[in-house]
Amino acid sequence: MVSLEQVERSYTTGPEPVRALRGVSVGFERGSFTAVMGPSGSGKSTLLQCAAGLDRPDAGAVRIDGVDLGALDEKRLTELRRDHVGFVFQQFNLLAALTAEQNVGLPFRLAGRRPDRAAVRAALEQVGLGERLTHLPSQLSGGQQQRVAIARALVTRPKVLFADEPTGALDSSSGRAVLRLLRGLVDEAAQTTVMVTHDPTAAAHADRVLFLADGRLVDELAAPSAEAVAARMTALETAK
Ligand SMILES: Nc1ncnc2c1ncn2[C@@H]1O[C@H](COP(=O)(O)OP(=O)(O)OP(=O)(O)O)[C@@H](O)[C@H]1O
Repeated sequence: MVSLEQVERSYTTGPEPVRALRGVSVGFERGSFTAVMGPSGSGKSTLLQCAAGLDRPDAGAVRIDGVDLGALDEKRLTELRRDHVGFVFQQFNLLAALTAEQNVGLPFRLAGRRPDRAAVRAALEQVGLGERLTHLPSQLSGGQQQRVAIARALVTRPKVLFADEPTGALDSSSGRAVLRLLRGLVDEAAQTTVMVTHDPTAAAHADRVLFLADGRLVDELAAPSAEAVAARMTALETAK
């Protein structure tokens, strides 16, 4: 569903360019759940941003469902992101003045359309918040706010859902609920999902874990257990 081919991305803010991604090639199959791990600064967020079309690589290609993002102008790329990509952030990024229902309806408004109420309600029901339609973010727990953010990411039925540390701001029990929700979306709706995380327990919910170090993919683990993930991470951290 998503593929990266020899993706390179450097940042030149300081005197020396930082090579955040150095030739990353990887595919994410339809209906798969992948976790991305690696030491701080290894390029995880950059990988997610490039794969989601939020950032453009300096070299290499990103394809979503066969469409080469590099061949799209800004307008088409924005439309593709809006219609086919879901993104969830660590800090939820909900609008404080809008109810859960209005937040989930935003992708329609951004597209200049009237929100599809049935789709909005179905998305909130899918994340277990069918009873919280008129609550403001401040009236919801952190875990519930993240679930609203997931409903907003899902309401357009995206081809792929990207999540950058979706449990990073949550306590462990609401974090587990969010992970069970993501796992359920993959199992029941074949929602292709890619998640960056620092937490081996979170990564163990995925089908596969990719390990990045210094902008390169250095390892991967299928059917990961939290213990195996933690052991690989310790090896990577000490190899630095
Ligand atoms: N917008 C930017 N401008 C300049 N440098 C950047 C930018 N974004 C990322 N970098 C640099 O690129 C490298 C990779 O960053 P990235 O955020 O992808 O790593 P990460 O693995 O997600 O890190 P963390 O786990 O700490 O969030 C880092 O050295 C970072 O400082």
